[in-house]
Amino acid sequence: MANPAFQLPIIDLSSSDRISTAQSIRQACIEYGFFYLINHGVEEELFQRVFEESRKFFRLPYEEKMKMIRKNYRGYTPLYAEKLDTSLSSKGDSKESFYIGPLEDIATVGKLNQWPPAEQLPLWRSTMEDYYQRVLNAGKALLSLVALALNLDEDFFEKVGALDKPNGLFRLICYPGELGNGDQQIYGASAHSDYGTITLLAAEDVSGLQVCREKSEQPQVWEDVHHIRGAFIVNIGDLMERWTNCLFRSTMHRVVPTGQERYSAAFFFDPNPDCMVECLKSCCSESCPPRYPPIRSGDYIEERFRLTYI
Ligand SMILES: O=C(O)CCC(=O)C(=O)O
Ligand SMILES: [Fe+2]
Repeated sequence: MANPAFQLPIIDLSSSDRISTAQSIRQACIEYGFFYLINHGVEEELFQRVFEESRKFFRLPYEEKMKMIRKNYRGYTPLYAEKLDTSLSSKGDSKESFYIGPLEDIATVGKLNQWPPAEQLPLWRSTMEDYYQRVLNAGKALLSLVALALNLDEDFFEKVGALDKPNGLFRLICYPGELGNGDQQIYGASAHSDYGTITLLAAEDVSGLQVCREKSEQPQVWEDVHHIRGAFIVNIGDLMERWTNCLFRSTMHRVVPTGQERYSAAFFFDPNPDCMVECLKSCCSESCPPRYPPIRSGDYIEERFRLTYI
């Protein structure tokens, strides 16, 4: 049973008291691995434009969308093509998505982005590029506070190379309303934790997102994450969990079908692929040794993606 009183902490990115904000982030990441982020610099009006353009794309005929089929993690992913919970035997998750990677044209990866033709959706690319850049800025500001929350220098993530050509992967998602197949095991997004550092999620006010704070507890307790207008829902990913030796939780979450169509936009703020992620000194000791060996960020994320696609 979902607990109606469940409420995630709220973090104000614009607060001038950085030390106390960092403290609140630390507590939120230890207890929940999830929090709301407000006053983050991305206007609500831009959220709305992103969802408007996203809706136009997903409503295009199937053949048109398939012309932009995902290549090298950029472009369109059709219904049931991804399964986030790799232990499920059912077909894939009931969602369509569209991935946009780094924008800089100096990076070879940037060149792989696909865009709907301007004649078809004239405002699409500029809207998504604008959003991408702004979320990247919010994510960088947030990461400096996360560093403070871990008693590190604010520019720690820059110094370890995580933000060299930062690897933001932006995914527009459309969950269909009616499934019409009565299959109990079909989720919009099946249970998973995110792969990277932090995720900044924007969603329309349609329920469905749930978190499970104690993944090993049985039966699992799933709690509904409510919508707060204009706020990002931020969560810690697995690479951050590895960095912090599980001090910060990469919490399991999912999207359950509610019969209502749902649009969301998830921005996975991941380290540069060459960044080595290894247990922070402040998060291990003789009695609490590192639980994971160091790993190259790109290798870790690549492998997780490989397992996700059917
Ligand atoms: O759409 C949502 O609310 C969550 C999406 C999600 O968890 C993901 O894509 O990793
Ligand atoms: Fe997720």
